[in-house]
Amino acid sequence: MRHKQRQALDSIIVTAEQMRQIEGRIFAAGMPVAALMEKAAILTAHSIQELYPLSQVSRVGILVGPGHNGGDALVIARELHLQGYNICLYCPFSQLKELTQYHANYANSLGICSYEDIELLEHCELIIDGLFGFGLTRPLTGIIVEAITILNEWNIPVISIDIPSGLHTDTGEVLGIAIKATYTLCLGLWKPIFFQDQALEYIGEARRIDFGIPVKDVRAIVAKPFPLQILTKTLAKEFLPLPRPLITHKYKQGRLLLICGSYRYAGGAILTGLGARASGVGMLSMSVPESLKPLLVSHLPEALIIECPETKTGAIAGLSPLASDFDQYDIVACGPGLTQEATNIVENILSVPLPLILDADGLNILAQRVMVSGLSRRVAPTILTPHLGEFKRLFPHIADPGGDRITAVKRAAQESGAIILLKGARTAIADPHGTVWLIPESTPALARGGSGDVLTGLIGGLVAQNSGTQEILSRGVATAAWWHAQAGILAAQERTELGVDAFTLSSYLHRVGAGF
Ligand SMILES: NC(=O)C1=CN([C@@H]2O[C@H](COP(=O)(O)OP(=O)(O)OC[C@H]3O[C@@H](n4cnc5c(N)ncnc54)[C@H](OP(=O)(O)O)[C@@H]3O)[C@@H](O)[C@H]2O)[C@@H](O)CC1
Ligand SMILES: Nc1ncnc2c1ncn2[C@@H]1O[C@H](COP(=O)(O)OP(=O)(O)O)[C@@H](O)[C@H]1O
Ligand SMILES: [K+]
Repeated sequence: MRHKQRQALDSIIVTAEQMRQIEGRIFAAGMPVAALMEKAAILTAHSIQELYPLSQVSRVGILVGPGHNGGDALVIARELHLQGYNICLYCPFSQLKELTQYHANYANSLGICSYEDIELLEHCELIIDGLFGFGLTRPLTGIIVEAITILNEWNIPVISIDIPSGLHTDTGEVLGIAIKATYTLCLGLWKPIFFQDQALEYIGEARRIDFGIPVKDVRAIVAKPFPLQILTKTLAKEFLPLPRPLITHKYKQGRLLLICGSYRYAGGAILTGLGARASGVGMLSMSVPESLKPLLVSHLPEALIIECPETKTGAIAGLSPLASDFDQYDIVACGPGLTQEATNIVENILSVPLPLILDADGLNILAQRVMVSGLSRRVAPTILTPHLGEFKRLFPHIADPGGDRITAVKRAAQESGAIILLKGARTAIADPHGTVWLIPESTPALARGGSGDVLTGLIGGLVAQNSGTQEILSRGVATAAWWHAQAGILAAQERTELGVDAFTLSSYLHRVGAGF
């Protein structure tokens, strides 16, 4: 039981302020500050030794900051020195926090050399970055900027303690300059920075060091439902509709209507259909321009392809009666490949009393007609799946969604009343009640035309099988995004990052499911 509770900490993200409050509770309960630092730093030292054993690396440079991140660095310096590593410190600060100063004194007494000139670390084989952790709030200046500039030019592996120095823990913003790490060993609990796209190239590979923060202290500060959550494999598995009930039938396994495609973007419709197919949805119906029907039937023989009247240029001109019988569906997804000509389709679909996913041209039309503010009047939930460009068009007043993406997506969901999935290297999904789900890993192999279409179909098919409250829906959307990313990772492992075209991606989706 206790093990399961600890495992749950894997999916929680805390801000710098929450981390400080959690730490405060632990200290108030009697844990000495020095003892907590010792626990965290010793485990970090063990991880460093696993990554870079003494047999491979001996000269290690350690950067020591003025606060407790610097304190951790000094404990690590002491431990590695005692294990036989050849340690030298870079410590340019004259004023250190008291505990950090004690550790500096002790390191000095052990004969560990310390410099104020970064150039003297140039011959090290490994650098450990303990300049700043979550205590950094104002931009770096002066010699620290110069030192980090030099360091970032060297080709020496860097391990950052807690976070790469120079980044803001919550937003991932670069405060002046930041260290580019090879690995970042996150102390205790995940922080938002690990899920902000703008920080990823500084973080390198991220690992969490669990040094025994009591679950009750986390729960006391971060109440359920957790405002920021990681969609882990365990949570994804819980949501997938597996195993199926023995006596189910196709109409019970989700009924999805896709409205997509045009003469120009016929492929978008196929890819959306293939994403939906992979979800296992019971009944897939697709409304497409009539001239596309033979093509769609040849790719998706199991789907009910509903031909719709089309414009001269091959966009859907109106929904046929069959596609308009909305009692037959649990959810509608609309947008991929429609073109901007399908304006009336998107306007009309908004009044349908079913959960609705809007993507691609569905979003562009919504933005053009300034209809986002009307979404809160819909009787059923709405799910918007923009990439950054679409997000900016939909929510032009939300400041720099390319910066602090987590705050941006949260605000968009609260303002619009819709579930918003903001695509990116770390896709974020927010619901209007303030919960944000984050997808912990993905691959740049997915940065290719059409991979978003596959995602739209997958989301539609998955949530059609398990729709319910907005909380359940947003978890379903997040599970689909996780599944999509995992398929990309698996395909990239087997075919390289260049081998994951959207069609191939769709064929890897079932293999992720098979891994359960
Ligand atoms: N929570 C936990 O569970 C545990 C946390 N632990 C560790 O504690 C770390 C947090 O430590 P922290 O609070 O001392 O802050 P930290 O990141 O070292 O930096 C703040 C220092 O930098 C200074 N400073 C700020 N800006 C500056 C600037 N621009 N230029 C120059 N100086 C600047 C600032 O000075 P001041 O603002 O007071 O002038 C202050 O002295 C955390 O990341 C983790 O490693 C573990 O030991 C144990 C378990
Ligand atoms: N650098 C990246 N790392 C991980 N995933 C990415 C990256 N770039 C794009 N993606 C993913 O690829 C998909 C692209 O979707 P989108 O831009 O809508 O493409 P399209 O409209 O051409 O289908 C999204 O799921 C997004 O999260
Ligand atoms: K650091």
